[in-house]
Amino acid sequence: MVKLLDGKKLSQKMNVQMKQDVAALATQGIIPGLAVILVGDDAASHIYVRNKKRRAEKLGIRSVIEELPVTTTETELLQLIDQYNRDPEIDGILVQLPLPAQIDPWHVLLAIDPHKDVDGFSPVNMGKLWSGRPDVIACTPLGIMKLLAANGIDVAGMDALVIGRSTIVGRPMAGLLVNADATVTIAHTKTNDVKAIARRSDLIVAACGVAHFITADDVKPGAVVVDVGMDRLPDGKLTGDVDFEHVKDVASAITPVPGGVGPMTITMLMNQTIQLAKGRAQRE
Ligand SMILES: NC(=O)C1=CN([C@@H]2O[C@H](COP(=O)(O)OP(=O)(O)OC[C@H]3O[C@@H](n4cnc5c(N)ncnc54)[C@H](OP(=O)(O)O)[C@@H]3O)[C@@H](O)[C@H]2O)C=CC1
Ligand SMILES: Nc1nc(=O)c2c([nH]1)NC[C@@H]1CN(c3ccc(C(=O)N[C@@H](CCC(=O)O)C(=O)O)cc3)C=[N+]21
Ligand SMILES: [Mg+2]
Repeated sequence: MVKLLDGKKLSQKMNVQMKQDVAALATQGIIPGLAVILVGDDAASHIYVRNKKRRAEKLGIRSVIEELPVTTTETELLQLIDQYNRDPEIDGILVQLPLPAQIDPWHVLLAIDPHKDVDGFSPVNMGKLWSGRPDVIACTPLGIMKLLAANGIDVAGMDALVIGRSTIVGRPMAGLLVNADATVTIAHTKTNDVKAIARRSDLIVAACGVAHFITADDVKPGAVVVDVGMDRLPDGKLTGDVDFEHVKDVASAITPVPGGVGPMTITMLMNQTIQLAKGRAQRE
């Protein structure tokens, strides 16, 4: 029987502790503050923004959401980031990726104060992760590690395949896995026969953004399959990078979409915002 890696259930469990943490901060007069900046109209970003607004309200975290037009200039965005860098009531800043073509994401990542970089994407935090000294960690990969651990899955010694090399998922995912003693392959569009690598992997993390890219034929019996994708089928239905209906008969454990990685991403974002607010409480 396949084990369902239920991110919704684990998130609900973690909400209890997070509520207590927020209440403890409130007695010190501190409300965790999160600034979210969304430029343009990426579909997956909109799902994310809607769900985290809801979750922040439930937990008592103050979230400020800036939705900027697709024509926003890099200068305008950098000015807004600078405003939140200096705002003492904002603990975490998150700029949604991808950004429109006129904005260089590297300039944006350099502009975010690493102490407020709740996504862990800034070069300082990414460098710490790859130096084996993680600080603030990218929320999606961190949520995946928590979900695996909570289900008794130890990645040490596993042959792991990460499909995708983005700043949001692929790169930090690979860093976390190697820190946890997995042997990691990172695949991308120039990879020669990713499916052959998938078939010999003990763990597959699919984050390529291609609906049902991984099918049952690509999975070794008993492998663990994590689906990061937030994709649309031709009929408009939300689905993942994995053909869940068939892969579930081959894998030993699998994440559903929705209800797997997505809720954990939000849980990690909330938790890291709370942790950053605790840092503020200590300084004050
Ligand atoms: N559930 C959640 O919490 C989250 C979900 N997502 C979803 O995860 C997916 C990936 O997101 P993100 O990393 O931002 O996407 P990007 O588009 O930034 O990156 C996709 C990566 O996949 C690689 N890739 C694309 N097609 C193939 C292929 N056929 N074979 C091998 N590699 C391929 C690309 O390679 P190359 O570099 O060569 O172009 C690239 O590195 C999306 O569906 C997104 O919506 C994202 C973040 C969080
Ligand atoms: N700087 C930055 N950081 C990100 O972490 C980031 C980003 N930019 N850009 C967009 C992607 C996408 N992403 C999602 C997170 C949660 C859900 C989520 O809540 N998913 C629910 C969906 C349920 C529903 O349909 O509402 C689920 O999987 O169950 C979706 C997508 C984070 N991303
Ligand atoms: Mg079946």
